[in-house]
Amino acid sequence: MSGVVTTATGSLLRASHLRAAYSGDGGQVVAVDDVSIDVGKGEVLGVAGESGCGKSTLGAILSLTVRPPLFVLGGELEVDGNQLDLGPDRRPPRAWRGEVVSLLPQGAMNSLSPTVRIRDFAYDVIRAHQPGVRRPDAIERTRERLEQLDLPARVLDYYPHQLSGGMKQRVVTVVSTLLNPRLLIADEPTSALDVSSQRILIEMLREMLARDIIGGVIFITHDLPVLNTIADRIAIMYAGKIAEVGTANELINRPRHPYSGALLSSVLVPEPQMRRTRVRGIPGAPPSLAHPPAGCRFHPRCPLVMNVCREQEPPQVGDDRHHAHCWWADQHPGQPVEVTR
Ligand SMILES: Nc1ncnc2c1ncn2[C@@H]1O[C@H](COP(=O)(O)OP(=O)(O)OP(=O)(O)O)[C@@H](O)[C@H]1O
Repeated sequence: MSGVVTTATGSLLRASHLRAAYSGDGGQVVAVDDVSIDVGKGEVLGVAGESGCGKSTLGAILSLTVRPPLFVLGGELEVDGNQLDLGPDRRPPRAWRGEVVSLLPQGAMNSLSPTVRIRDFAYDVIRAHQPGVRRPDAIERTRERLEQLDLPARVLDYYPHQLSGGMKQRVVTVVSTLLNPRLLIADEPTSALDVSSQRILIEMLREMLARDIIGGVIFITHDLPVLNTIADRIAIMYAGKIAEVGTANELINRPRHPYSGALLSSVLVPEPQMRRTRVRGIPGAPPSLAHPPAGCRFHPRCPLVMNVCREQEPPQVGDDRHHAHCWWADQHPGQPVEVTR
């Protein structure tokens, strides 16, 4: 792969200082601003946050699918030991897409062409990466993969409308990972599914990790209860930045950032019955990313706001395993914020 330096590393993904902006008549909107995240081998990192906080933009950067009007301003990626500098003038190596990183975009199952059978869809996907592949070989590979994951091979003969929503999403996921990408970025893969189909898809992703079909997953969603069932670690985004990252258990039970606390208060009800009930909203609305507030971007909505929050960017508090970008956390070492459940 041209332009790629290989190093030994224990982690699957290290993404550092990612920045990307949409450019338009009104100027630049920086939708992902100095975001750094890690994913371990075999791990599922959940990315959550309110609509418009930059989750899909982060997914586009990580999957190397950025297209105008979105532009990457800077950052570095290291996936499975392969390093890549990102930036406005850098073209990512073609071989990365599909093989190193693969995106399961939002609404993927509904973008299947109604007149193309699943076997031809799979052939097209493989052929896009391996132009010399023979059609029967591509179809056979897909058949083997479906059977490996206990899905019926007869779906190869079906048109999309002949599949249920849950089966369509599973098939699209299988086809998106036929090249065994090291990192799968799944953008809201369960949001259109009923609870039972969500569970089956999550089990299938776990099976794909166990068989090393994929090396790790970034699971983007606005739905924290879903993350509680699949994520090993969770990153909470707010207004283009990471507010907090921690193990799923710590983040849900001992959040350190007031925004994580507010998000958990707004969508979760206590164990043992996690329900998708919205019990309390977060007052106010996220800021316009064209004109984000000074200091901490959450300060206008924060119940624990202090003067320093209005003026200075918050420091990163904590360690690699669990940290928050927050002045309150800085001044209250080790203390979780309150969650009203
Ligand atoms: N095509 C676009 N042109 C200009 N700005 C955009 C465009 N798409 C997104 N944005 C801006 O980027 C921000 C982040 O959008 P993004 O889609 O990444 O958020 P998200 O967290 O994935 O939201 P959702 O949960 O609704 O999908 C938005 O707040 C919006 O201001």
